[in-house]
Amino acid sequence: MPEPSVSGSELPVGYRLGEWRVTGRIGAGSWGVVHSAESVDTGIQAAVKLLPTHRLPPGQREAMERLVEREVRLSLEADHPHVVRTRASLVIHDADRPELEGATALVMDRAERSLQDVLAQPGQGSGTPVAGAAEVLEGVSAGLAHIHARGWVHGDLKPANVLLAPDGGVWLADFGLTVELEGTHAYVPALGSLDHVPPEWWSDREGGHSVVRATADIWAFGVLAHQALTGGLHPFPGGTARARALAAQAYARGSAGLRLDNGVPECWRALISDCLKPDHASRAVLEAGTLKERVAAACRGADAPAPSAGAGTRDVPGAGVPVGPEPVGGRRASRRRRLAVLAAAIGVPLLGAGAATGALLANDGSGDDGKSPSASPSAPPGTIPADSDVPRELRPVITRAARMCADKEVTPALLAAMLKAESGFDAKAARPREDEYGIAMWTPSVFKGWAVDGDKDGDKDYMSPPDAITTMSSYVCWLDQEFKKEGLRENLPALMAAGYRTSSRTVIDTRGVPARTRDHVNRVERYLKDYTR
Ligand SMILES: Nc1ncnc2c1ncn2[C@@H]1O[C@H](COP(=O)(O)OP(=O)(O)OP(=O)(O)O)[C@@H](O)[C@H]1O
Repeated sequence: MPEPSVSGSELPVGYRLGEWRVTGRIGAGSWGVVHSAESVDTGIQAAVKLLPTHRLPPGQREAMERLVEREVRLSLEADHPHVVRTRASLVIHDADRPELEGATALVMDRAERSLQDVLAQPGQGSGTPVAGAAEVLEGVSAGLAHIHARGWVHGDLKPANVLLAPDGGVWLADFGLTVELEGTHAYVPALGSLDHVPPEWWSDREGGHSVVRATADIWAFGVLAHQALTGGLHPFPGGTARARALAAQAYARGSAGLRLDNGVPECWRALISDCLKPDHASRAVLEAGTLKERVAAACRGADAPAPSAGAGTRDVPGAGVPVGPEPVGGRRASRRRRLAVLAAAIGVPLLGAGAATGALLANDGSGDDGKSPSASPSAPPGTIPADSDVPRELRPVITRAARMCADKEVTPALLAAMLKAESGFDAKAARPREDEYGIAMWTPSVFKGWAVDGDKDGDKDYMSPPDAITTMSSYVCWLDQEFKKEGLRENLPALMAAGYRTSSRTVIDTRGVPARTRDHVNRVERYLKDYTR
């Protein structure tokens, strides 16, 4: 798949920006294109990142300009040996090139490559640390400690944003999503790569915005360290970023344990486990300053393979059902998603195939504000049809809840069909004899074990449709995974509907829909058919 072209964001070779002369193109990110350049005065090698605010229509420009302004300001202020140095920020005014008028160019020190480039080399991913992994991680943790001490959160820490200089320097880069904390957290339009967001990100999102805390960077460091020390293996299993994100969520819920790859050297294991503590609160005890000290003290030079290195994983004490690491897919996929994330956040039109999927993840995938009808020929599979009987005010809630599950079988249409069969969408439904209440017919004691605060009011209430529906999605998502683990792959929606009425065990033991739920499941299947016309 070709790299997305960002027309109007390219600078031709030879183009002059003050003393800087463009010498080539390095690559494209979410914001535009990064070029190589050199100073005509000193010969210093630089990288020029063009931030294309000028190409946007006025309605979108303001939001983009705010993000650009923040990236420029934080880049210029972040003066540290392990944060890429920004030498200048220039706004282009060039009568000969009206297409560039008003664009911002960031002139940075030029790196040789990124950690992602190293991980993408042939032969990586076999569980062996990349050369110099300990030094790279030391640099990253020092850069992180610096920006946290200034009250910022990077928000997009990943191998692509760790730059490696020709002289062995390690620089944190890409401040596009960096935020300044207000109190203990901040809101940004969306967080970075799915492979590096902490599990709580999925439940912390509000209205398309993400809650970002410093502990998100600590989690991302844990993932990144595991990757660097194993040549790219992600600490959670799954062939796609969605699947790995789901595995991390299962771990955070306690239904799966943490298994680091055997290749991770001994002195790193406890530290990575601490970075990957399942929730914000337990991760918060590890501050970036302490992380930096622990990295420097315990692990210097320890990037040789662990004595037990090889295929496989080891449980981390205190963990539940183990899950193991997986090689991570190509960087193209993550860049594609990030493009979509930012574009969705500020309404920039997307380029090329695959963008729709990314946008879906970025904005909770609701694609439905309750006003505009949802299904269209281009709507994702499982979208609730515009002319269905699903109450309009519930559609965004149902859609958001379904999109929190990374498994494709859990769709808005399925949740809607299940809700219709359970309660007929009646928020006050009650069957006291069965001890079942609310729109999703939760049994209060069962609800307690799974409860999600869907409406973010600080309370988890089975009578609140957003709480009940979001919790239903989370539970159904887990059922889906359990059934797949047991080799049940036929007609998963029916099995989920049956499991929701009985239990995962009953369905697994029956290896299908139990007879006593047959009528109910038939109803769900009928409604689902209606909603997936
Ligand atoms: N200072 C630099 N020196 C050398 N290469 C750089 C520099 N900054 C960025 N790059 C490279 O330029 C390319 C684009 O970088 P950019 O930060 O814009 O996007 P990205 O991080 O790859 O993707 P995204 O922004 O979507 O996360 C990448 O290949 C990156 O490694």
